[in-house]
Amino acid sequence: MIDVQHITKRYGAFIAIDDVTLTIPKGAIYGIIGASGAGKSTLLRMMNLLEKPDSGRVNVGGQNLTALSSKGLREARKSIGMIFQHFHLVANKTVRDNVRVALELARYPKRDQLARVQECLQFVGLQEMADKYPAELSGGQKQRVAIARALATNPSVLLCDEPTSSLDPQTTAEVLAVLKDINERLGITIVIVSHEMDVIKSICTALTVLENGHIYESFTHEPHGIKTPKSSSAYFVEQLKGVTRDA
Ligand SMILES: Nc1ncnc2c1ncn2[C@@H]1O[C@H](COP(=O)(O)OP(=O)(O)OP(=O)(O)O)[C@@H](O)[C@H]1O
Repeated sequence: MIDVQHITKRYGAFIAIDDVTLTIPKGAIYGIIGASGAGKSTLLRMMNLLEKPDSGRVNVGGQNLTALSSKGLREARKSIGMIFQHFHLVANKTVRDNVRVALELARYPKRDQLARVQECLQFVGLQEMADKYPAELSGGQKQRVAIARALATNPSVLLCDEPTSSLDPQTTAEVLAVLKDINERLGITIVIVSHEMDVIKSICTALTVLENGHIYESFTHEPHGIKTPKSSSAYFVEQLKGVTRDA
């Protein structure tokens, strides 16, 4: 599905990604983990050519992105969605219009846009929020809008750059459940960059540990499942004071 061959990325004299070759199978939930500065985001951003490699090839769905014209790349990107740690929503647009932007950019037929927006919002459980603005939403809801926007053009791949790093444990579990659902029900291949071990452990079916721009190790993985953390006040008191009260 995603086949990265001998890619290298330099920033001046600094080599951020050094001759990395990696294959991500169709249907995977693939994790990329490693220390800060290891090159995780750079590697992910080269999978849709947001960052252009200095050398090497990037194939997604059998298409060599590195050989495409800018028009060809625009077309190919319709099948590669992306979400970010800080959501990147447009503050002065409603939830509905934030999702619709993706359809406008993809020149989706105007008459079908509203129905498609509604479908995507429904998928992430936010159909009632269409008229709200981003400032009126919780972090988890914002990320679900971003997911709906990424789904709008029917991608086959979803790239996720630290998708839960701004969220509390409870909301992280909700967003991970949405990603798992997308993978299972829509068959979308998911790549997740995260420094959170529990996130990678919970849903990833394979992963790469990156170190200083190199692959330290890649291996398949049995997902542990998403654990919904306890969030009752009694639990917080118990944890912090070591006192057990009725939950
Ligand atoms: N645009 C840029 N210009 C110069 N250096 C950059 C640029 N983008 C990334 N780097 C450098 O490349 C290296 C890899 O960065 P990257 O963001 O990919 O790491 P990361 O593993 O995602 O780290 P983090 O977990 O802290 O986000 C870092 O040393 C970073 O400073």
